[in-house]
Amino acid sequence: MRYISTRGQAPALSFEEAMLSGLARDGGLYVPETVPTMSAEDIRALHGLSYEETAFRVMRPFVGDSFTDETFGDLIAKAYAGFGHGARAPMVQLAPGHFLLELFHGPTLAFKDFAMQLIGQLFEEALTRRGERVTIVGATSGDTGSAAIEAFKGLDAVDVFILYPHGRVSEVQRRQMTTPTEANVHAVALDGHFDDCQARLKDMFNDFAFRDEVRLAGVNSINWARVLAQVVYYFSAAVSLGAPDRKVSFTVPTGNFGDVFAGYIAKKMGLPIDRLVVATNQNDILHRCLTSGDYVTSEVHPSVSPSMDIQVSSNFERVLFDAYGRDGNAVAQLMDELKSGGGFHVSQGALQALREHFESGRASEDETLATIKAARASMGELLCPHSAVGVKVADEHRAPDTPMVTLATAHPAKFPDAVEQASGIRPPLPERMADLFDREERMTRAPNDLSALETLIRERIPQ
Ligand SMILES: Cc1ncc(COP(=O)(O)O)c(C=O)c1O
Ligand SMILES: N[C@@H](CCOP(=O)(O)O)C(=O)O
Repeated sequence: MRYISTRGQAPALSFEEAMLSGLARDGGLYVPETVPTMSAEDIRALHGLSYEETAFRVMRPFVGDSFTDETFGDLIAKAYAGFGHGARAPMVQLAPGHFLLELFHGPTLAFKDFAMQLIGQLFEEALTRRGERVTIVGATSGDTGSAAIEAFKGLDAVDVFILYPHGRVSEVQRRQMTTPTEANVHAVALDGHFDDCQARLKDMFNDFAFRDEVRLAGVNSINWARVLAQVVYYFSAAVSLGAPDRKVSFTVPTGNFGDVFAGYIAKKMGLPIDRLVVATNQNDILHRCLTSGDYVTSEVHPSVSPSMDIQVSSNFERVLFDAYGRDGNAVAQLMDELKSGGGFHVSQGALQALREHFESGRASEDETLATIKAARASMGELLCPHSAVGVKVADEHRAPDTPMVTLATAHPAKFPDAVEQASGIRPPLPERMADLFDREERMTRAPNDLSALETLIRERIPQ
């Protein structure tokens, strides 16, 4: 199994090499050369399996010879052992034909734990075997950062630096990143928004001298391993609703396009997904692009669903690669236009290819809050604002005979202010985090400046 870059100019890598590299050296993102498929019989055989067994069968073909079966199975078991629900990703029924896939039972209460807990295990195993050490730098709008810190804190072979936008994450998210005491954890509050954090991270990857000097690694969803781990819950959900003998649709609250891209991979593998609905908040560049073909960035407007306050949606590049017939030059040209001019136009053929798989919708701030209120009143379900964006858009895209699954991407207690504003209820943190507000915070303020960030990282890592 080999991985190739979406810009066509970087060498193909194994799963382990692609995982440890993060971004390709031509600036592109790694994708599998070919996507392995599962037959209807393979999918039927998932019925009744545990989440861990399903994860093994779905992911195994992508891993190649990077890990033995036994090691890979053990690492999956360790990754999910700390989840607060036996099913790992349970589903509840919101309304006839509409289900909520709860992805917030991991240690940091967001869907990011599904991938991050696993790649923490995979990194540790691979780095120990290779006798190597890496510097992980991550960009976060709140959830990736806390999940990465939880997964990598205290590991010998890793330093982890998380860039988050100062003043633009919820207090719970910030405290999850700033209160761990392990010396290898560095929370960095950047003066800017999430797109600035992500842009500086990509700049570091493209500064080869720095990249090689600190042995830079990335755990954002630019890392293929992140996407792969998220493919699994599409299978577990669809199988429990009758796949492969029944089609299922999914609505995915979307920012960086990683989670919904995982659904697209599940579909390419053979899972009978009817529709994949991209749900955005008021920062709706993806909805506008799928509607008009114009991908044009504008100012980021802070919202009640801050983790999706994103304009430069990194994984969109992966789906454009397919939509343009896997033409790396065409993708590189679009990305150059994005960098120099703030946008690009998707060709008619590529747009048609995208629309074969994706529908889209947006939720305004008022609609998001109204959905939280209505879900609580009618179903007793307390939604986080991101999940509420999904539920609102899903309701507009449901078809009578196909079950719709909306991904509930975070626990409402991560966003207590918005949830209380909408529903009058302030959701408490789970017991194990009850003292989060008493713990001491530790973070570094930094300007939105590449060389200042590189200096900060150099000074902090062991020489
Ligand atoms: C709670 C929550 N929901 C949804 C999203 C969107 O996921 P993605 O970036 O994979 O589209 C994010 C982060 O981006 C998130 O933290
Ligand atoms: N919402 C994310 C943004 C980064 O997304 P990623 O999936 O690419 O890591 C966050 O919470 O940080």
